Amino acid sequence: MLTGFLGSGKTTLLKRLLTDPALAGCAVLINEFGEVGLDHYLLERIDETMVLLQSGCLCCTVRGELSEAIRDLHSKRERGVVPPFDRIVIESTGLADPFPVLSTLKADPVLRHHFKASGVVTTVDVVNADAQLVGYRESVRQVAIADVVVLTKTDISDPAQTELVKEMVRSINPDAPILQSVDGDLAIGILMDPTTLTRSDALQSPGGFYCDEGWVGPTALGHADRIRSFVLVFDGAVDWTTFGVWLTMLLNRHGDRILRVKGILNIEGEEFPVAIHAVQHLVHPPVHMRSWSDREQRSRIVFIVDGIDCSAIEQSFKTFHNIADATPSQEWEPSLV
Ligand SMILES: Nc1nc2c(ncn2[C@@H]2O[C@H](COP(=O)(O)OP(=O)(O)OP(=O)(O)O)[C@@H](O)[C@H]2O)c(=O)[nH]1
Repeated sequence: MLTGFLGSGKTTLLKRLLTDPALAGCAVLINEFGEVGLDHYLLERIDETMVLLQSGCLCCTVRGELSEAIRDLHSKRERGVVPPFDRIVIESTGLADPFPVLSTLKADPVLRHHFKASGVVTTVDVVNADAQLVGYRESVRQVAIADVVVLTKTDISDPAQTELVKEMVRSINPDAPILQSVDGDLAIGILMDPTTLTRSDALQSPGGFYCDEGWVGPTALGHADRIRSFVLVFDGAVDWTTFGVWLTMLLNRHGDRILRVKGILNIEGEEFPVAIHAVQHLVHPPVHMRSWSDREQRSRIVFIVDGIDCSAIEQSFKTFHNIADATPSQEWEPSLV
C-alpha cells in the first residue's frame, strides 16, 4: 500500500516504480478523495489491471469496494481475463487513515486466503509536512504505520527543514527506514525486501508525537467533518497566464486552507493537456501530457479544501476567466481573490 498526505508525491513515485521490471506484473488500485479521479490519467497507464475506486475515501466509504475490487481482479486473473499479476499496489487517498484499510483487508476471509499484505510505503512532503503532521491526524497515522517512509521534495526544501521533518517522522515511527526521493526516483530494492516490510502487521494506532515542544496531538477532527472536495469541469481552452495569476493569488491568500489542487487543463495553443498541481502554498511546475486520455477533452480541476466555501472558489474562477459554464454552478458568493 502506498499512502502519504495530499500531494506528497504518491502518484509521482508510483509512476516511476511501475517502470521497474520488478513491478512489471503488478495490478494497481487507485483511490482518490473527491468525485473525479485524475490519478489514472496522470499515471498515463490505463489498462484492465488498473482499477479506480472513485466514490469516496478508502478508509471511510469504500472499504467494501476495495475488497470487492481485489476479489474481482483475483477472479479475472484466475479466468485469464486480465494478464497474470503477482502483486497489487494500492494507492490510497492523501486523507486515508491506513489502519482501517489494512484491517478490512485482513478481515476478509477470501482476500486473506489469496493475498498477503506485504507492506506500507508512506510518502512525506518535506515542504509541507510540519504543518500537516501537526494539523492532520491522518498524516500522523500514515507515517506511524509505514514500513518505509519516503521523504519527497527534498530538492526544493532547505536541508534544515528536511532534518526537522526527519526528526518528526522518527518521533512517530522510530523503526522505519527513511529514504529520500526526488521526483519519484528511488531504487525499488528496499521496497521489495520482505524483511523491511513487517511493521504494518503490528497495526499500532498513535494519537500524536513528541518534538522539542513536547507532545503534539494532531488537532484535526476526522476529515469528513471539515474537508471538502469539489471539481470544476469546463469546456474550452483557458489562457495559461490568466490561470497562473489566478491560482497564485488564490493560494497566496488561502493556501493554508487549500490542501490540494490538481487538474488537467485545456490550454490555449496546446494540442495536449497540461497537468497542474499545488499543495497549500506550493505550486509545482506544470507538466505537459502526451495525449488526452479520454474522449471528452474537458478541463477538470479538483480542489480539496479545509473550511473554505467551495462556491466562492468557483465564482472567483469564473469571474477571473470569464467562464460561464464551469460546473457545478452555485449561488454567487463574494470572490476570494
Ligand atoms: N520538486 C519536487 N516535486 C515533486 C516531488 N515529488 C512529487 N512532486 C510534485 O508534487 C506534485 C504532487 O505530486 P503527486 O505525485 O500527484 O502527489 P500525490 O501524493 O499522488 O497527490 P494526491 O493523490 O492528490 O494526494 C506534482 O506536481 C509532482 O510533480 C519531488 O520529489 N520534488
